[in-house]
Amino acid sequence: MANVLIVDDDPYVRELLIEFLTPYHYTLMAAETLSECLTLLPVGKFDLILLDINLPDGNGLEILPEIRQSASAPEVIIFTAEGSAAGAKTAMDNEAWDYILKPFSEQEILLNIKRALEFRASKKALQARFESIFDRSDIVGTSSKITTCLNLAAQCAKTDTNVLITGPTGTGKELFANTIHKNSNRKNAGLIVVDCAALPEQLVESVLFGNVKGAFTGADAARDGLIKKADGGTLFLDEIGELPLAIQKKFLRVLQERKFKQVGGTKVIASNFRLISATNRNLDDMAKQNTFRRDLLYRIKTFHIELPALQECREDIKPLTLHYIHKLCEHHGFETKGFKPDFLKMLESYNWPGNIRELITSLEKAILANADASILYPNYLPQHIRLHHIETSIQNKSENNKIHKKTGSEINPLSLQLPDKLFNPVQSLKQVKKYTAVETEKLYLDHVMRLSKGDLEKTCELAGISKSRLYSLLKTHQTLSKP
Ligand SMILES: Nc1ncnc2c1ncn2[C@@H]1O[C@H](COP(=O)(O)OP(=O)(O)OP(=O)(O)O)[C@@H](O)[C@H]1O
Repeated sequence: MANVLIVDDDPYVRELLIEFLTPYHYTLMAAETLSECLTLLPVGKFDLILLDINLPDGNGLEILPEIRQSASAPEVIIFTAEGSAAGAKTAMDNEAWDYILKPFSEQEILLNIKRALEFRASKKALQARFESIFDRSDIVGTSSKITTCLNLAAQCAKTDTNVLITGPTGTGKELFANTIHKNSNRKNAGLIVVDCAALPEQLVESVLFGNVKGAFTGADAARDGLIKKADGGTLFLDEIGELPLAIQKKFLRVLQERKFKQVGGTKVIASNFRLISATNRNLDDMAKQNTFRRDLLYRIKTFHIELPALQECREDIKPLTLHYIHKLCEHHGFETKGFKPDFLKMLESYNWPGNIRELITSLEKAILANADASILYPNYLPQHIRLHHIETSIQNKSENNKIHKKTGSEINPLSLQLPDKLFNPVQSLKQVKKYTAVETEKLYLDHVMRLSKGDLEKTCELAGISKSRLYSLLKTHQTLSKP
């Protein structure tokens, strides 16, 4: 059953679409504004969004990139009363399924919805096939950011183009390079890893290009360089930003021709390698400062994968923790250890400047802190992580106190202010009761959605209601606020 979100500020259009589409067994939700749509987007697992353009808080076309990059990346059908060629182009550029002018006939919209959903189903089937072929190896994580990077890596693997992988330290650049190589048709030849930061400046050239005997003092034998060793396979230049400018110029020529000469040599040597480069430096800035050649940057960046910092995909901390506890326990010869919920909470609230590498070393320290323990407690974690947790708790508490002082409200978030219209002139008890019930339900729902940060399953759990009941309440009130 497909999940469909209708985004229109006109209640008549929303109701009409809901009424018309109900017999087709879609799970329908509605939003009035862009911000409501964006609040529902990460939690609704939508297959399709019917999106109006002119909404009270902005233009629907502006959120198309965000919709496309969301975890469920739903199809979008735009419908608008005021069509324009520019709007239609923006919609198509952002891969919207169709651009329909109001008023539309029921048959027209139904046909479009059916086609968009059929297209989505076949796209999903293809994706599943691709995932079964692509070996993601040890790459853990299901966040939308990691999924986007994995999809890009899979596309790169099928081609022979140059790939640049960027991202802060410890985010998996080398792991991704390995995975691309393992999934490419060069996998049977080698992956030659060159750490450009570790190459002594006077030897960079001969290490990369090789040298003939006697080319320089100490060159007592001819040597093949790493570029030659990568023939038929993949050359991985890690920390490419550290390559000296003079070598960058020479390397650019190799990239263009896949041919070069050894240091001191005259013979032209060929090497058919695929290049993957990585860096945690900003090469565009370096190019502006003339410390990295712009022409080389263009060449190496045919495909660009930008890995996220761990704090940008916190939902991956749990699967990474489970994966590495198991792996590390096995490595140290322990039974896999469990952990207390506040152990994970502490990991999830830390900012991880060293990213996944720092998470792994922290887990290892926690595992070794008490070798006999079968359960990991927060106090096994390194001190700086515990301190960070205490500091943020104190900060949050004082901020909450400030808010309460400012609004003068007590802890109860459901204090309902009854409006004058109920008493002036005084309304019947039945009407006051009805008003109170509806508004309390609305406040309660809003509060629980905030508490659960928009997670619908958690909201159902806290409120003790089923998902379908929650959907119907959300539909009734349509008062979602950002979590
Ligand atoms: N998504 C991931 N899933 C599982 N393990 C990961 C993931 N990303 C990184 N790691 C692990 O984290 C560690 C650091 O990864 P890696 O060396 O690839 O990072 P890097 O970005 O190349 O770091 P640096 O810039 O410091 O060289 C490795 O042990 C790697 O296996």
